[in-house]
Amino acid sequence: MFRRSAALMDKSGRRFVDNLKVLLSSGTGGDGASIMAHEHGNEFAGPGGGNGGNGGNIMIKCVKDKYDLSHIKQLGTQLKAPDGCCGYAREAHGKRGKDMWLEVPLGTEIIDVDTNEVVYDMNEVGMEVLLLEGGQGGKGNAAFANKWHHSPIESTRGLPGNTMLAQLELKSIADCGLIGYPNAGKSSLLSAISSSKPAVAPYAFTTLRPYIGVLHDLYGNTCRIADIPGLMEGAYENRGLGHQFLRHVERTKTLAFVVDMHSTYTPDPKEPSMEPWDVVALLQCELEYYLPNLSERAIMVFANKMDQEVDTNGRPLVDKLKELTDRVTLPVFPVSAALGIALGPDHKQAGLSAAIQFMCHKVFESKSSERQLLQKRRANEEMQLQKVFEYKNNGIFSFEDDEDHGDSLTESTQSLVDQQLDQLGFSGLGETFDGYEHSIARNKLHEYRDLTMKGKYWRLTRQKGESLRNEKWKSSTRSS
Ligand SMILES: Nc1nc2c(ncn2[C@@H]2O[C@H](COP(=O)(O)OP(=O)(O)OP(=O)(O)O)[C@@H](O)[C@H]2O)c(=O)[nH]1
Ligand SMILES: [Mg+2]
Repeated sequence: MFRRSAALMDKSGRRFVDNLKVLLSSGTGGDGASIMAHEHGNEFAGPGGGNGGNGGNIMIKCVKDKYDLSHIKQLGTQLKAPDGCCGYAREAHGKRGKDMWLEVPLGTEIIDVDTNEVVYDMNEVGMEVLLLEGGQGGKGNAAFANKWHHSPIESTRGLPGNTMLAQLELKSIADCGLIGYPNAGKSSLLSAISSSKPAVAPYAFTTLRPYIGVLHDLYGNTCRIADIPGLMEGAYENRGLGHQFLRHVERTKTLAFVVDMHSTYTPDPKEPSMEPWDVVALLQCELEYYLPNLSERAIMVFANKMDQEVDTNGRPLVDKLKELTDRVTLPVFPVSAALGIALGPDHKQAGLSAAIQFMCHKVFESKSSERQLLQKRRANEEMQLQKVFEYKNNGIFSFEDDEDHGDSLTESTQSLVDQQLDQLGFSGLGETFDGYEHSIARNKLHEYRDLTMKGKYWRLTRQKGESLRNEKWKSSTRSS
């Protein structure tokens, strides 16, 4: 009982949580008030009920100083942002509900359980998203007053907020993941090459959560290395710490195997320990079973504990290393993590410098090709957007030369919508006002504007005070 509960605790005594299901709801809008104004000497002061405040939003922020989701788990399984306050007399509007901010670590995916769709992937520190918008506040009776309806008593109630059953899944993001059997020396290796200090102990499953160490080179490049808890045979079937940590491997760009050249961990101490080449083959199988093509990300093998002369069977480690190099297709680097820790930054003797150089080189290579791809994709998207924009606006925004540009701006006093209508052959305002209001071309233009510009450019074509159809219920109720 003790072992089980202790197994997933870290040093601070908190349980590491990387997967969480939580019911999130944004706040309800406050009701609008229906109150008549009371003023001294003015019997007909009119309506005075203020609007209700909007409900609080559910916001998600990606932060640097959180490494798991336990702080969200502590809040409970159902989280709700505060509601907006109702409106008051003298047209005082209700206070809006405070937003609920959930801080998540880098690499958290937010999944809508109903649709099983990844809604957001928090893959950048500082990223902030509005997950659920709070309900709109109701309108007070003062909002219904117009020149025909002086003393309205109607008011509306606040709208309910949105609800989502969300699954938060943390998948650590690192450039290189250290994969190996328990006790192979992964944590020792990470502490030797970075300033991260995971616990090191001579027993299996010391590490219970992924640790990330960062390497910096002189040119300002960084390489994030993840120490992942030990895997063992059957991890893909959820043996050992199994799936829970294979998930963290999923997102690493490259993988490095760490094998113990001295002796390999076996669940039963009476069993003979495995040879390092068998360990590499087995780890590759485990990765492949978990996710096809995952093992292709492996770039190298760290042959650890090479400071020892012979293994537990008395075989010289130099012979073993030679056999390992022959049997494994990946490049093998003999290292001693323990020596690396003891010697401090001088990694030559521990064999770590060559290995780190190789690892960083591979990581930077994969990073730069990825960056190039991303740049290409962005440029392509931008070009397409520009094309669509120009096409939809029949060249209104695509000025050929600068002189024309200046002239057209100073000459034209018409709105951009009217300029467009002129081009289409309509006279715009004046005698044909009704025709203009209901013309197919104008409706089409509004449709295009709403569909294509997605809020990015609509301000350019909208006239002052103009509202889209159904945008403000207030204006639509007035006209009806
Ligand atoms: N002699 C020798 N011992 C080492 C070396 N590297 C690690 N060790 C020892 O191996 C043991 C296990 O080291 P860890 O770094 O905790 O191993 P790990 O792979 O992180 O283990 P888990 O977290 O349980 O998966 C410790 O007692 C270390 O002192 C090495 O290069 N030489
Ligand atoms: Mg460890």
